[in-house]
Amino acid sequence: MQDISRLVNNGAAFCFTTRILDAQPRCIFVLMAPQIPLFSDPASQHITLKDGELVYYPQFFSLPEATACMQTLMEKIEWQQERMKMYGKEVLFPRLMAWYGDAGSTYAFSGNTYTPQAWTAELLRIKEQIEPEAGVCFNSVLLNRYRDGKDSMGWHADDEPELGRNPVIASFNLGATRRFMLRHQQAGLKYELELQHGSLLIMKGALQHHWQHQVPKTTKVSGERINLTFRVIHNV
Ligand SMILES: O=C(O)CCC(=O)C(=O)O
Ligand SMILES: [Fe+2]
Repeated sequence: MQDISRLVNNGAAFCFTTRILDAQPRCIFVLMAPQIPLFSDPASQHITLKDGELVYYPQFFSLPEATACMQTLMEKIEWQQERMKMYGKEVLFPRLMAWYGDAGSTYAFSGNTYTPQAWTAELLRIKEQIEPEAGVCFNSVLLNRYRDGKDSMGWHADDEPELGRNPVIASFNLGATRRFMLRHQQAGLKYELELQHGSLLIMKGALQHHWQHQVPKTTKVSGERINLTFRVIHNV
C-alpha cells in the first residue's frame, strides 16, 4: 500500500474503491493536476507537534449525516465485548469493539488476534470519503463503542508491527464528545482535543512512535460514542 500523502499536498487526489464480482474492494488513487481542486477541502486544523502531526476536521460529516451514520453503525455492526489478559487475569475491555477490513488484514493487540469481517456498505462509504484527506488507501477499520462515560481506552500507541513505520491513522467520531489525550513518551509534553460528533482526526508522521493516547473515563458524559480508526495493515 503506497503512502501518497506528499503528492496529495501538492495537488489534488481522489481515491475510489472498486469491487469486481467477488473480489476484495480495491482502492485506486487518481492524481489530479495541481491547482485544479476537484472537491472543496472541508475545514481542518493542522496541528504540528514535536515528532508527529495531527489534522482535525471538527465537522467532517454534517450533523444530520453523522447522526444517520451513527444509527446505521449501531444497528449493522456486530459489536462484541472482547476479553484481554491483564496481570495474568482475563478481563473484559471497557467498551464494545468490532474489526472490519479486507480479507487477510489480521491484526494482533492486547494478546488477541483479530480477523476482520467483510466491509459493510456504510463502512466503505465512510472510508471513501476519508481516504482523499488521509492520502492513503485503508484496508481495515477498528470500531470502538463507548456505551457511556464509564467506557474508556487506556494509554497506548498504535505502533503494532503490522502498522509499519509512521502509520497514517484516520479516527472518525460519532456521538458523545469525548476527551482525547496525548502524551509524549520522552519529552513530557501533553496535548488534548475534544472529539465531537461528525469529526475526523488524522494522526500521522512519527506520532505513534513517540506519543501515546487515551480516552479517559468521565462522569460528565452519559451518551454513547462510536469511534472508527481506519488503518493500513501490512501483512495482507
Ligand atoms: O476512541 C478513540 O478516540 C481512540 C481510539 C483508539 O485510540 C484506537 O482505536 O486505537
Ligand atoms: Fe489508538
